[in-house]
Amino acid sequence: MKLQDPSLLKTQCYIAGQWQDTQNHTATPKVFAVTNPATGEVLAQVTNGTHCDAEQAVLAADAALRDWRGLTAKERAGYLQKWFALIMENQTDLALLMTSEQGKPIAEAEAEIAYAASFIEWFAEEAKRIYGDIIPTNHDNKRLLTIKQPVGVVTAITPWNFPSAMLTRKVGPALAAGCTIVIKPAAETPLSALALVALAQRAGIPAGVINVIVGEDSAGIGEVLATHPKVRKITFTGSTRVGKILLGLAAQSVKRVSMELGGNAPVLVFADADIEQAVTGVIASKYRNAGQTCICINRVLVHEDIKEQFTQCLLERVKSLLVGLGTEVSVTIGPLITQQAVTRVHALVTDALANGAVALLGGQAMTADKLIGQGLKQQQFYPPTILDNVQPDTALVNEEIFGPVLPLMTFATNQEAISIANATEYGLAAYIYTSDNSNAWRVSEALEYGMVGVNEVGITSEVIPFGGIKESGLGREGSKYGIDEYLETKYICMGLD
Ligand SMILES: NC(=O)c1ccc[n+]([C@@H]2O[C@H](COP(=O)([O-])OP(=O)(O)OC[C@H]3O[C@@H](n4cnc5c(N)ncnc54)[C@H](O)[C@@H]3O)[C@@H](O)[C@H]2O)c1
Ligand SMILES: N[C@@H](CC=O)C(=O)O
Repeated sequence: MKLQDPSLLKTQCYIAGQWQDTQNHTATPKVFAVTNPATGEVLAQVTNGTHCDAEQAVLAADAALRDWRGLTAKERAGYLQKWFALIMENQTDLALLMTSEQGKPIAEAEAEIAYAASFIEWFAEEAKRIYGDIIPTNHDNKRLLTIKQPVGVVTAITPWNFPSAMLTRKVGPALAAGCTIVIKPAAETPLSALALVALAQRAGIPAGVINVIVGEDSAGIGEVLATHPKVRKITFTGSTRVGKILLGLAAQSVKRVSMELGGNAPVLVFADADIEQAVTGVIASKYRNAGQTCICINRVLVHEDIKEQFTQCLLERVKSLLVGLGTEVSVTIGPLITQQAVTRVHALVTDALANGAVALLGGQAMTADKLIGQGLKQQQFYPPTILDNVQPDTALVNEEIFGPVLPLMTFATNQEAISIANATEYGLAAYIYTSDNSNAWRVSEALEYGMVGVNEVGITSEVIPFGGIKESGLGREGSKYGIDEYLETKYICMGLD
């Protein structure tokens, strides 16, 4: 990994404006290795922060809170604008860091850096539009109003699949609102988070306003971040399993929470759909980030009348996807994050096959001759796979696959499609392909999901409210709504003479 600016490779926690090794002298091991999932190459040895460092970081965030919230919105916006500009200036290095530690193709990493930066720019602008209300009074001798104030110290725990965008989607609104923050990135991908924070430091964001703990003891660090009395809110992106643990911990001291959790996105391809358009969308969504995306299509429900045509078109196109090292420009599918992830995905496939599914493509371990790039760890890759005749009660369509596997199912009526789509505890994103506007409206309304894409899978950006219902989460990120998650509404009643 050759960065144009090697000083972006940070390996320590950042607390109160200082880069430091763990202060927990009894911690073992002292460092942990960050590796390239495609090759196994060790990229860096990173300090193994613990719950003690997390506590110090919370106190640093608390100490910085008074001054940061005391700035004008315009002053806070100015810092965020500088940070945004630095992220974009360093897009190439940040993308290379991401591909190296996470594996995604370099073009996807570059796109994620721009997406990540967009949250900082957007919330720099939103900082200046935090308004209260004047409420028409119901008593002549009272005047009623509300103001918005920052929640206080926020903690954020982020995942490895989008290591930069999931961080800025939290830090941007938190800082814009006047909160200070402690971030704990995933141990698989700490380098992206540390580089972003190094740029925040260069932008002049004052000491203590942003703090980062890197460490392998997620549960120990997480417990401090979810329970410390100085913390007023925890915001989490990750699995529903861990989200439930954090919700339980945060409940003990009634903290505010935002939860961006797992998904099980269906796509409903109706008989009147434009098949080419639907296939293009399904491939773009399913195989992005090797299928390791919370909103990527997990199940394809296709109308029985067009099943044959749709499947042929899909097969032709998926066969041309190239698997390998993310820095090779022709590669469209990188490695999965760990070897355990490959084993898990393959177990889901094997179980579906044992229960009546048929492999139209892939479904077996990756072979070396199909991989692009040198020095690759073959067992970290999984081939693009399409399974037909998948039964609705199999784990493959009831769990988040998080791999490049596409299960096909058919439906005969709209009601059947909607019932299958809604038969999950998840409710993050769903997609529809149809050329009938009335159908699009009615089905969008009937789907129990926080986000619906109609003839479109590219649904995310900084301007929309991202989030799920049911066990996919609580709250929204991005858009004009995203900043409310970091604000309290205070009501003031002024008595008059
Ligand atoms: N809804 C969204 O916006 C969104 C976005 C991206 C990813 N996700 C979800 O994230 C998951 C994939 O990410 P992941 O595998 O990193 O998820 P994960 O839940 O295993 O880990 C997420 C973060 O939580 C930390 N963590 C793990 N155990 C913990 C514990 N006991 N206490 C505190 N923190 C703990 C991890 O170190 C990591 O930083 C998928 O389910 C995906 O759908 C959701
Ligand atoms: N793909 C999502 C993140 C979930 O994994 C996004 O684009 O924000």
